[in-house]
Amino acid sequence: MEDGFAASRLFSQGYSYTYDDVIFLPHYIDFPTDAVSLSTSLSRNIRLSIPCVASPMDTVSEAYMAAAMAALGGIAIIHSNCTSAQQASIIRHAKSLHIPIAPSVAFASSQDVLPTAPQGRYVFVTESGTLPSKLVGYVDCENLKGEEVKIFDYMRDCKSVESVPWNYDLGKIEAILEENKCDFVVLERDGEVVNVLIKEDLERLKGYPKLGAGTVGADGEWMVGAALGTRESDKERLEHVVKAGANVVVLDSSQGNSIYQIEMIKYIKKTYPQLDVIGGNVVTMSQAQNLIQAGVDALRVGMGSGSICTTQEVCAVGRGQATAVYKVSSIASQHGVPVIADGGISNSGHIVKALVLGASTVMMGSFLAGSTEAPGAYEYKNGQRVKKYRGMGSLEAMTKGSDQRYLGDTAKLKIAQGVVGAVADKGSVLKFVPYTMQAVKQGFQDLGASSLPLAHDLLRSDTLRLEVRTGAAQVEGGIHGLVSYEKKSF
Ligand SMILES: NC(=O)C1=CN([C@@H]2O[C@H](COP(=O)(O)OP(=O)(O)OC[C@H]3O[C@@H](n4cnc5c(N)ncnc54)[C@H](O)[C@@H]3O)[C@@H](O)[C@H]2O)C=CC1
Ligand SMILES: O=c1[nH]c(=O)c2[nH+]cn([C@@H]3O[C@H](COP(=O)(O)O)[C@@H](O)[C@H]3O)c2[nH]1
Ligand SMILES: [K+]
Repeated sequence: MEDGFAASRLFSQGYSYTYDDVIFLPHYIDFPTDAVSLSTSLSRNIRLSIPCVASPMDTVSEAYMAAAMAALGGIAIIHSNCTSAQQASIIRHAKSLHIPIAPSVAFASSQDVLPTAPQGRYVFVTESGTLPSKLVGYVDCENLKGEEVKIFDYMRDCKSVESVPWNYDLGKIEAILEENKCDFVVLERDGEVVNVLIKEDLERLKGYPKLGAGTVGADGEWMVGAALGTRESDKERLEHVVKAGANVVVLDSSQGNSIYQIEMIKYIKKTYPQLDVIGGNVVTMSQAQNLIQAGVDALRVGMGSGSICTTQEVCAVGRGQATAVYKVSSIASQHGVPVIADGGISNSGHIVKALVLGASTVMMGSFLAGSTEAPGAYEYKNGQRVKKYRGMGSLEAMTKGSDQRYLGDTAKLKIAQGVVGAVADKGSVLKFVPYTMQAVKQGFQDLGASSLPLAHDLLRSDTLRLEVRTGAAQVEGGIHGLVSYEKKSF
């Protein structure tokens, strides 16, 4: 009985398919959802308990995202759209967030004016105006909201502030809050504040799904990745991020099959043989082959598939993401090189498709950018609470205090390959990522695959069957024909 198509046949017909174009035919269930394991490899030597990676973008991955993703069992790659010293400081900060909470307070320096709409009741004043830094004092904004006052005039000193070491656990911190009848406690490492824990935030944390095995390195701290370019100056950046404890590096490029990247891979492998290097981006088998030969420990796949990407429009190159993931994975798997499906993920179904088509992890930008842990403050747009999200190839990102990559080229004409936008508030990744993973497990169960390696076996043995959806089938597969509805996933 032949029904549907094997991936090998479906993806060799001359079409570039993306996730929404294809659909899997269900298989046979002989295990419960909870028996599905999503544990996986990011790269040759890094194991994750969930297949999720936060993209190296300056509106996605900084310290709080990195700590939360690692606590969930995934990982974040810290962007490089800043000086190498700043990138190193973000990595150290992420590793110091033992309790992975993005606090609902603002940080400022004493010379600043109080924000008219602070994020919470307190504004903490530090020497640098951000974290990590030395604490100077704090402002209780309870009766000041909406007023434009100088922080210096309303600041209380830190005599009454409870401070504890950065690696205290939740139980100890709660006991301290209780004992001292205070609203918050400040966490310090090497004389600098690394986080402020507010009572309400801790309560919120307790309401989230229980955390499983986090992604922890040999030093007992969160594993964190770092993005790099392929310029000469990136060798110095590499040294900075390695010193800061980066556990893996990503060579961040839209077209990774270049002499620059191949030389950089060889340089890194020679200089730091123990450090995993992720190459990319690639979308074809021959691009992948070159980087595998150069020695990459994982490949990042996707060109123009991202929600903010205009590369296919501007440069006429790229590939539908389902085809790209399938094709690159089919060669990478022969060499034991894990694939990261990067870009174009907007729901749990896309994650299932990416993983089952051969990827070991998915890298996400827009899916995570509206979270509490993403950098930047929430704003209101047409009554909706949103956060800014922008492409790293957008004009705004390219000109932001950055970048050797582009400012070194001031004589050249800059062409954007990305846009600046906003995404809706999604709450904490500590809540919505576990729910998303539960949905992914249900997809795996329907396919009769209780793990990623088993799903890949089904794919490569042609047991897994799939089809292309027509336009009408895609409409049918979505919500349709209703006058109105409310969509709540969990
Ligand atoms: N995944 C995707 O589809 C895309 C991603 N992006 C993102 O935008 C950012 C910038 O990407 P790209 O512009 O591709 O960065 P890139 O650094 O790879 O390339 C920028 C330019 O510099 C050149 N270059 C790199 N190393 C060089 C060296 N050592 N000597 C001389 N020239 C060199 C490249 O050939 C290219 O023309 C990244 O964060 C990337 O992830 C941008 C476009 C598409
Ligand atoms: O063409 C592009 N121009 C850009 O400015 C840009 N910035 C990021 N990226 C890539 O998009 C991925 C995130 O995509 P999503 O938002 O769909 O998750 C990221 O992980 C990147 O691979 C870009 N691509
Ligand atoms: K796109």
